[in-house]
Amino acid sequence: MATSLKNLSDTNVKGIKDVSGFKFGIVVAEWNEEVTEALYSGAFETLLQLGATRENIERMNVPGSFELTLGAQWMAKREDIDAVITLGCVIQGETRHFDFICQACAQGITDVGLKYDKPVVFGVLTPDTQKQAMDRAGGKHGNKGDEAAATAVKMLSVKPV
Ligand SMILES: Nc1c(NC[C@H](O)[C@H](O)[C@H](O)CO)[nH]c(=O)[nH]c1=O
Ligand SMILES: CC(=O)[C@@H](O)COP(=O)(O)O
Repeated sequence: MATSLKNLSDTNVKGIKDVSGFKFGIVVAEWNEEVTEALYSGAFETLLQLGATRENIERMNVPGSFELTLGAQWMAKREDIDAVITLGCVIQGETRHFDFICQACAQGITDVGLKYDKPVVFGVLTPDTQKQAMDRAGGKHGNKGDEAAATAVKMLSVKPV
């Protein structure tokens, strides 16, 4: 289903566990800062709304989305971190660089979650334009950061003990 048919901030969080004791790491790419800061605000506020505590939300900045994987690994390897949320925005330029970053980022983040057996959420926008990005960072299509935070909480709720 395309995002245009589903608001990113409409998250079904029925049956989630009490997450007040869980610690979340949020890795934020600095490229397209106007977008990623909006994603971070959405993720942070959604975690609080779902019961997380401010003290249990830790942020790490990295230069770009390509570095989200290593930042996620540094967070995920920590025993005190229960889930990691990665936030970035890769906007199509004139060359195929976009393709390489998106592929590396998506596969890398996936691999970190599998390696450390904990939720590592892909909260990365991959739009063609700045407008598409802003529409998904608190605009008409909601906020990808909200979705990413809810996903982390839902995965912790279903993770086998
Ligand atoms: N063009 C975008 C980038 N490019 C930078 C890379 O992510 C990386 O930092 C660089 O290749 C050095 O390793 N990053 C984004 O997050 N978004 C872009 O649109
Ligand atoms: C995703 C990118 O790295 C891209 O914004 C870089 O732009 P270009 O492909 O025009 O060099």
